[in-house]
Amino acid sequence: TLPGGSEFCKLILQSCTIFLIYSLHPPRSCFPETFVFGLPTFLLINSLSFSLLESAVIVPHFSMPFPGPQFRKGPRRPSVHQRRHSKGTTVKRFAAPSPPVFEPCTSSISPVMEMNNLVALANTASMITGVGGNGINIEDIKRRFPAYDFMERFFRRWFRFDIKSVFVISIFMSAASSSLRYAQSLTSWAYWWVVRYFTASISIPGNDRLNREVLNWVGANVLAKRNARILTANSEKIENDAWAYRQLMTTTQRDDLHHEKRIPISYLPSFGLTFFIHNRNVFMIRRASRGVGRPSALWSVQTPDEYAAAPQGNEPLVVICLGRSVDPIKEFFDACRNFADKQREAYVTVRTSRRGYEDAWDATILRPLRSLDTVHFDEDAKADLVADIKKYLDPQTRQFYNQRGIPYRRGFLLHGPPGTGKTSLSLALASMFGLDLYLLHIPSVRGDAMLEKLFGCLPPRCIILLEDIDAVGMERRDLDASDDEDDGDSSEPESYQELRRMQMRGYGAGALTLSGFLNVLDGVASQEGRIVMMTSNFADKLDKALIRPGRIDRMIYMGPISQRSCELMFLRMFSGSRDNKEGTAATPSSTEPPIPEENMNTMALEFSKLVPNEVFTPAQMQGCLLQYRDSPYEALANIEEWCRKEQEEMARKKEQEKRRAARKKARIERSKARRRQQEEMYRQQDAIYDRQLTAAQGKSTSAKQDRISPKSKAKSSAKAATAHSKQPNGEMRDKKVVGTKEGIEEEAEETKEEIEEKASNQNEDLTVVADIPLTNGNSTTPDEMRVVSDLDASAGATELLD
Ligand SMILES: Nc1ncnc2c1ncn2[C@@H]1O[C@H](COP(=O)(O)OP(=O)(O)OP(=O)(O)O)[C@@H](O)[C@H]1O
Repeated sequence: TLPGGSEFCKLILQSCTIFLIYSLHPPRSCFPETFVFGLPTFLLINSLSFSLLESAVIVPHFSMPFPGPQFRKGPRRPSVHQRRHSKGTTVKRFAAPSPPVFEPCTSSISPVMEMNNLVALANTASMITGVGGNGINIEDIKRRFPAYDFMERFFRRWFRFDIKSVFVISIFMSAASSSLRYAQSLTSWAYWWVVRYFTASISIPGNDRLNREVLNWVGANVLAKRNARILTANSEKIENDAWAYRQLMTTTQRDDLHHEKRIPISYLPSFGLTFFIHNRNVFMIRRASRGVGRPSALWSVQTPDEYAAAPQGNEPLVVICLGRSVDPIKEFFDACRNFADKQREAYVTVRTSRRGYEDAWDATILRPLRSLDTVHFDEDAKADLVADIKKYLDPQTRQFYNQRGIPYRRGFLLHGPPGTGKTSLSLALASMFGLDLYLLHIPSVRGDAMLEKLFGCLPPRCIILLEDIDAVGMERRDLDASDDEDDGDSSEPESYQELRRMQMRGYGAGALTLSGFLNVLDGVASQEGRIVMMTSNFADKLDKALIRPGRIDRMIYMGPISQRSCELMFLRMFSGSRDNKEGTAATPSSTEPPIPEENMNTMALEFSKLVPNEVFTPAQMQGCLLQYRDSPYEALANIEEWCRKEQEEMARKKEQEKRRAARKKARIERSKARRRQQEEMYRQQDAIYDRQLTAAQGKSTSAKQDRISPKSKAKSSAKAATAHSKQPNGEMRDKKVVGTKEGIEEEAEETKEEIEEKASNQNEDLTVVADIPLTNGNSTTPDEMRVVSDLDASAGATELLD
């Protein structure tokens, strides 16, 4: 029981103050320290509360259970006088005091006893927890602080405050907080003891695919059903498989109007523990953070991670199961994988290396399955390829390879012009054989080490698609080319030249060497069992070492579209879905009535006959059909016109490319001629100097010195001029070092041509009206200025020598 409202308030205030003092100090600070620092604060608040509450009693009145029966003075026995008086006898003036009677009591005990109990309790607690050594009592304090009595009297008199209460409460609070900590560590120890001896656990690294599959399972089967309160949401880019799968699920479930505009939000488990029951086993999944929560300075409590940050998707997982066997966890993993496979049934998983995480396959794209029928190329080649892969994937084939010591690998090269279906074929094969497709764009690989790591992470059965392998060893080829400029193949297509230019600027596969690439393909450390599909637009440029059997076992040419393929593509584009009634074909979005299948076949045949055989790429043809996708009649009516225009455009581009190639060839020729001329000039000059030197040999040493010095100077400046005009790609730049006038005129001519070409590219009627004033020496462009200064240098040198 508490004696009164004011006392209760005071008690609360006092407790709060002491708690505050404890919070501001280290948890295990010793009692005197807390006392010294906390006393002024305590006194201030206490006197404030005192004056506010106008109370004289400071000692708190705790109601504490007292061990054993307690007694207090009972009601007095009636005195003799009272007894007599009640009986009508004489009344005595002074009654003898009667002995006190003690009765069992349940009410509160006296403040002194209360205080003693508190001190005893605090001492016990401090002895257990080690705070305050062997316990502190008031007598101890009196002994340690000689001024204690004085202080006590002082405070009692002037502040009407019992200093003992501070000691007692301080000891109590100190003991209480330490006991709490002790209990906390005891609980955590007990928890980990139980975890260690009564549970089994398996941890999964953050970048492992299983990690995502488990999360995905939990997201779909536990969190969705349970109304979980702590989740992680994502509506941005697809971080990993788990997000991808969840998005897949939510996408199919959503039917709102914003479906196309907004990426659905995905919900997954957050950090911390998630409990669930699977196959009558209790599971806990812990998604560990990487130490995002920071301990708070004031309360020394760690902010739970789920309130401090969101998972990035690469946090490790620990799956814990109640029991002493890991078998249930293994079964659970199987269930997660089956679930993931089921979700992926209608999709093929394409994995690419993630930006910033170059050594791991992380970005996952789920593409709808692509049927092999939708990739049109030579039917026999297609059948052969399918049979080949089927045979390779047969488990007996592996055995056959192993028994005979043949590395179990298979490599295919798909080559041909761009847009002929090389990537599409790889996707269709992955769909057909239920394999994941690992896609790597070779020009963006930064080096052998990265390629090695990526290959090392491949699963045993998959298709790896290496795109544009002609970029491999580009550096070597470039060096060769610069050594011998005759090799500068002016007829190579522009895209290849662009690739080379990129190489020069330091992009892409600069550090990816041919030997590194070959090593990854069939070195000792290379993975076995996977199918390597490589694509190239320039198979003839590939190194012989790369295309030898064992590395590339089969080369498949994907060329321009044949008439038969055109027919099939037409049918694919305009025939209805498989759900339609047999015998009819529907146009996808037109209002036209469905076209009977026979008519459609006839139209397809007609269409294909109007398309020239093997002229256009399948991508071009697909573009044409998409243009008229609402009506097969329109497609048929316009195909001739489309073919004519497309051929004209192709011829124009070809012509342009030819012109550009011829120009480049001429430029190289000119550059060579100039270099030869220059060399000849230097040779003649050297001969003159030598003659002059020989003639001057008889003269004095100083005169000789004077002659040699200008020669060496001239030589070095001439060399500097040559070096300056040499460009980083190893070609001599077309500077007008000799024959200035002709050179400048040539350049003007080229500039004119380029402008005209650009104008014709843009289909603009631009006419070059201004003649560039280049024939006089006062050139205007910075380039020309540099030419002039180069000329000045060599001219100055010659003058000096003369
Ligand atoms: N043989 C084909 N059959 C059906 N469609 C094709 C074929 N070739 C290309 N396409 C279509 O053209 C587009 C481009 O195809 P894809 O990317 O596979 O060509 P690619 O040869 O890999 O091109 P690149 O060499 O530029 O990478 C795709 O939309 C694809 O559907």
